[in-house]
Amino acid sequence: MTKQNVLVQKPRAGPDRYICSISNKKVLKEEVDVNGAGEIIGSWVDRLRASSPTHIKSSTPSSLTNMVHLPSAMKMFNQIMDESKGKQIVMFLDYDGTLSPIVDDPDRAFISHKMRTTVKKLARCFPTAIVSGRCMDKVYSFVKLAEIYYAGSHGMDIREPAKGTKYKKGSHAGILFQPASEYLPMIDKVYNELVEKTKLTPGAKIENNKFCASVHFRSVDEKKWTELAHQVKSVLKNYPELRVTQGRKVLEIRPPINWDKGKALEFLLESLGFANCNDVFPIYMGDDRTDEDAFKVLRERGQGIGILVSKYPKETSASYSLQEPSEVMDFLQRLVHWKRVPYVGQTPM
Ligand SMILES: O=P(O)(O)OC[C@H]1O[C@H](O[C@H]2O[C@H](CO)[C@@H](O)[C@H](O)[C@H]2O)[C@H](O)[C@@H](O)[C@@H]1O
Repeated sequence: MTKQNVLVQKPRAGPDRYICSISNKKVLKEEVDVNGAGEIIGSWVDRLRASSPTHIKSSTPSSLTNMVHLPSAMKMFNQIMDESKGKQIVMFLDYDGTLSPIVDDPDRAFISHKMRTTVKKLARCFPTAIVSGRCMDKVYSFVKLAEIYYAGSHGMDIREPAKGTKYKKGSHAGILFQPASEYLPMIDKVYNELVEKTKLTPGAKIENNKFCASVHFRSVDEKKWTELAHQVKSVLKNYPELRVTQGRKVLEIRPPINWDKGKALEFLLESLGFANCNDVFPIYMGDDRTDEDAFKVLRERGQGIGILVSKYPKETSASYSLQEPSEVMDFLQRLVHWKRVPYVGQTPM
C-alpha cells in the first residue's frame, strides 16, 4: 500500500534485493537439468505420476513416510485467528486447484460465481493477491476482479490493483515487476516449437503462459507420457539454460532466473509496505509443488501460515490443509465473516 514500485521491464529496475536474488542463477532442488542423461525423461514421468492424487492414494504406506497429514485449517480456524491477533492479514491465493477445481481442459478451468463473489468480499477486508502459473491475462480473464493483485507466470508478471481500489494508494495501476522480460522471445519460440513437435501426440497441449510454457500431460494416454517427454526434451536440448519444473500432470518450462511464487510473495509484501514488519500475517493457499516455494518462505520468515489444498497427504512445508476448492471457499467466507463480526475478545485488524 505504501511502497509501490515502478513499472519494470528488466530485472535491474526492481528493488535492490530482488536484483540480487534473480541474478543468482542457482539451480533449485525441484528443477531438472535438460542437458542431463536419459534418466531425466524417466524422472519427469515418475514425478508426474507421483504428483497425481490417484497414484498417491494407491501408494504403499512405506512410500508415505515423508507425507504429512496436516491439521484442517477449517477446524483450527479460531486458533489461526488467535495467531493473527493484532496483525494485518494479507491473502495469497493460487488459482488452479485452489480457486477452481482441476479439469481436463485448462481453458475451461472456470472460477464459480460464488467463489468470485467470495474473493471480491475478501479483497474488501484484506489485501489480496492471486499467484498463478498461468499468464496474468488468462487468470484475469477468469477472475475478472480489478481490485486485487495478480502475480502471473509463477510470479514473473506482477500487477497491482486498478486505481481507486481500497488497497491501492498510488496513482499508477499496472505492471509492478517483470523480472524475466528479456526471455519473452525465447519462451515464445520454445512454445511454437513445442506445439509443432507434439502436434501428433493425441491429447498433448502446450499452453503459452507468457514468461513460461506449460506442457500438459493430463489428456495424454499414460502409455504415451514417455514419448511426450522425449519430444519436450528434443526441443529443450537447444535451450540448455531453461529450467523445467513439474506441476499437476504438467511440465513447466521457465526462464533461468531464481524467481518463483515464494519470491513473488516477498515482493508483494514489500510492495504493500510490510518488508520488515512483525505485524503482518500472510496466509498463502495452494495445491501444487510450485506453491511449496511460498510455503517455505513463510516458514523461514516465521510469519503467517501456508495452507495446502489437498485431499491426500503430501510432502509439504504448509502448516494446515483444506481438502478442495469448495472448502477453500468455506474458509474464505468464514474469514470475511470473522472480519466483519469478530468473536468476543478478538479484534481483527
Ligand atoms: O499456479 P496455478 O494457478 O495452480 O497454475 C498451475 C498450472 O495450472 C493449470 O494446470 C493445472 O490445471 C488444469 C485445469 O484444471 C489442469 O488441466 C492441469 O492438468 C493442471 O496442471 C494451468 O493450465 C497451467 O498453465 C498452470 O501452470
